[in-house]
Amino acid sequence: MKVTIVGAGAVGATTADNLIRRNVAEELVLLDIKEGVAEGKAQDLAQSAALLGFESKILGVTNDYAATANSTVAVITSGIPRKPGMTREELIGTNAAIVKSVAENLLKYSPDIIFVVVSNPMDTMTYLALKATGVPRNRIIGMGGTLDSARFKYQLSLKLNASPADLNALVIGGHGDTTMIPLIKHATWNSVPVSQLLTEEEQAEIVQKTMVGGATLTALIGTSAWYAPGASSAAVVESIVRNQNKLFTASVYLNGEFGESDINLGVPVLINKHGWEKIIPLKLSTSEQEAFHKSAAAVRAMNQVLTEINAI
Ligand SMILES: NC(=O)c1ccc[n+]([C@@H]2O[C@H](COP(=O)([O-])OP(=O)(O)OC[C@H]3O[C@@H](n4cnc5c(N)ncnc54)[C@H](O)[C@@H]3O)[C@@H](O)[C@H]2O)c1
Ligand SMILES: O=C(O)C[C@H](O)C(=O)O
Repeated sequence: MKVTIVGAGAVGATTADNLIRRNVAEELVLLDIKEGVAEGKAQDLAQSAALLGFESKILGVTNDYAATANSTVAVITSGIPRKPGMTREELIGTNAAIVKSVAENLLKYSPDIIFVVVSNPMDTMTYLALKATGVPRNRIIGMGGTLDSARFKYQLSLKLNASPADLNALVIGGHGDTTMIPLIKHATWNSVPVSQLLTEEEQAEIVQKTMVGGATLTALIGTSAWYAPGASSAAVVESIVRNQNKLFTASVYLNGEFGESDINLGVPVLINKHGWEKIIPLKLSTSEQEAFHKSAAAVRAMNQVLTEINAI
């Protein structure tokens, strides 16, 4: 199978690195708008084959969409990242035009393609990709909740001194500093509810640190993160390519599910060769449902900006 990554920057290249190490794609195409960048990163990655023992064929191209033809999946990581002190939402003015043209170009050469949208503000960029391409909703997956849930498990693991792999924890809602909803009352340590092991103060601290996980790293690094984002994007792609039926939180178009419509927002979904196949129902408490509607209102306000800037 062929996988394309558009945007051979930090997240795109790290996604590629994760995919080739696990031989997920027979063919991997890296595409970037900056002359030579994708070609160079593709060569650099390919030169690790002798050491890592993978067979994926890697091609780097500058803006040549014909090279992406017949891809099964495309990961969209093109666009600018935020700088310290910024929100993801501030990126919309630059990234909307990029994501729209990238999604349209990819569809021309791969009519059955499944999109994994990473560029920020991710929920709005996923909604834009859906509106711009008109493909069935199951073929557009926004990657954010997978990463946020991994960060949630990281914070829980520190407090519980647990292996992150033993933790089950989901973040739903928007992929924003104030819109994400780490579901701490549903989180378990190998089936033991973490709420039985942590004080209310400890739980609140974990939730807060999870929500600002991206901003914390941006402040430390000077630009946004790429290792866990790359690993998360690759995990979603792998579940599609290998038809793994993994359950991830992803930003998908809601048609009444969780009480919301005409919006892309993070909910638990089953991911396989169809893209996201179904939304997994989850009974939310009154306060969790309220938080979900509040998150939806904030994301909807960002989606409205797309109309104001004539992106849709
Ligand atoms: N959803 C998430 O969980 C998540 C996680 C991390 C980063 N992000 C977002 O992903 C995006 C990329 O982050 P990064 O750190 O890799 O940035 P980066 O600057 O390292 O890479 C972005 C790449 O996109 C390329 N690009 C720009 N316009 C393009 C176009 N029209 N066509 C093709 N390529 C184009 C640039 O040349 C650059 O190489 C940012 O918007 C960031 O906010 C999202
Ligand atoms: O924080 C960011 O701006 C990038 C990304 O959305 C992240 O969560 O790491």
